[in-house]
Amino acid sequence: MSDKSSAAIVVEDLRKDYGRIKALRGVSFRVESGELFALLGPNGAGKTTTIRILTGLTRATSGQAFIEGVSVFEQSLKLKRLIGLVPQATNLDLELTVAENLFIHGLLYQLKLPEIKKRTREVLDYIELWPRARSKVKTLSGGMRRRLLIARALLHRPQVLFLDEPTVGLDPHIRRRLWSLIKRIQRQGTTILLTTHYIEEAEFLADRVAFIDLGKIIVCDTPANLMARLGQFAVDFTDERGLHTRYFQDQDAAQKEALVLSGQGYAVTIRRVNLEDAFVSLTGRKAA
Ligand SMILES: Nc1ncnc2c1ncn2[C@@H]1O[C@H](COP(=O)(O)OP(=O)(O)OP(=O)(O)O)[C@@H](O)[C@H]1O
Repeated sequence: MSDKSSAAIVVEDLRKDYGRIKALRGVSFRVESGELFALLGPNGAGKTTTIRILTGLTRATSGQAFIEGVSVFEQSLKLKRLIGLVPQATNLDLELTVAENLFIHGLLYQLKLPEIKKRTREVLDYIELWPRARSKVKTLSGGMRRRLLIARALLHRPQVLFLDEPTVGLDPHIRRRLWSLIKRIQRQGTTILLTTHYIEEAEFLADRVAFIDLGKIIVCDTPANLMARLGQFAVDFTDERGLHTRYFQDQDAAQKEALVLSGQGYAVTIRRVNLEDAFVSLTGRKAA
C-alpha cells in the first residue's frame, strides 16, 4: 500500500451495506494535498454515502479511510478538526442571523470568543456576505445560503473540505460564482473533495474525476486524460434510432466522416470531445 501520511485522503476498499442495499461495493481512491477531486455519478451512485463515511457521520461496513494520516474510524475527534463539510441539504438555522449561525459553529468547535469574532469577519468578507451578517438566514437567497454553508465549513480552518453537490438547484450564473469561490478556496491550499452529478462542474473544477456508479468507481483520471481516451473530435448524427456519436483523433478524419454522413442525408455536427462523452461511453448512460 502507498504511504497514508503523504496524501490528504486515502480510501481503501470501502463497503457500505444498508440492509440488502449495497451502497458502496469496494471504493478506493487517493486525493493528494491541495488537489480538487470530484466524485461524479448519477443519483444513488454512492457519492453522499462516501462523504458521510469520510466525515464520520456514518460507519462503513468494512474498509479503511485516512484523512491527513488520521484514521477516520478510530480518531473521530481529531478528524473533526481537520475537515469541513458542506452538506447537500441547507442545515442552517433559518431563524438566527448569519453571524449567529457561525457563532454556534465556532462554539461547537471550541474556538475562543475572539477567534470566532475574527474568523466570522474573515469568512464573511471572503464570501462577500459581511454586509448581511445581521440578517436572518431566512431572508437570504438560495445562492447566499450556499455561500454561508461554505463559510461555516471554513470557520475552523479545515485542511480538507467536503462539498456534497454544492451547486444543486442553483441558477447557472450563481453556480459559476460558486465555482470561482471553490477554486479560490483550493488556491489557498485547501484540499477539496466534491460530489456532483453535473458533468460540466467536474470538467470545470476538478484536477481529477472519479466516475462512480452503483457503488463502484469505474475510472479515475484527469478530465483531459478521460476525454483523450475517446479522441479529440466528435461527430454527432441523428437517424430514426436516435443520436449517434463517432470519435476521431484528428479534425481531418472527423470532417471526412461528416461529409460522408451528410452525403447520406444525415444532419451532422462536428465538435470537441467533452467529459460527458467520456462518461456516457464508460457507463453507457448519462450522469444526471
Ligand atoms: N440511510 C439509508 N438507508 C437505506 N439506503 C440508503 C440510505 N442512504 C443511502 N441509501 C441507498 O444507498 C445508495 C447510495 O446512495 P447515496 O445517497 O450515497 O447516492 P448518491 O450518489 O449520493 O445519490 P444522490 O445524488 O441522489 O444523493 C442508494 O441506493 C440509496 O438509496
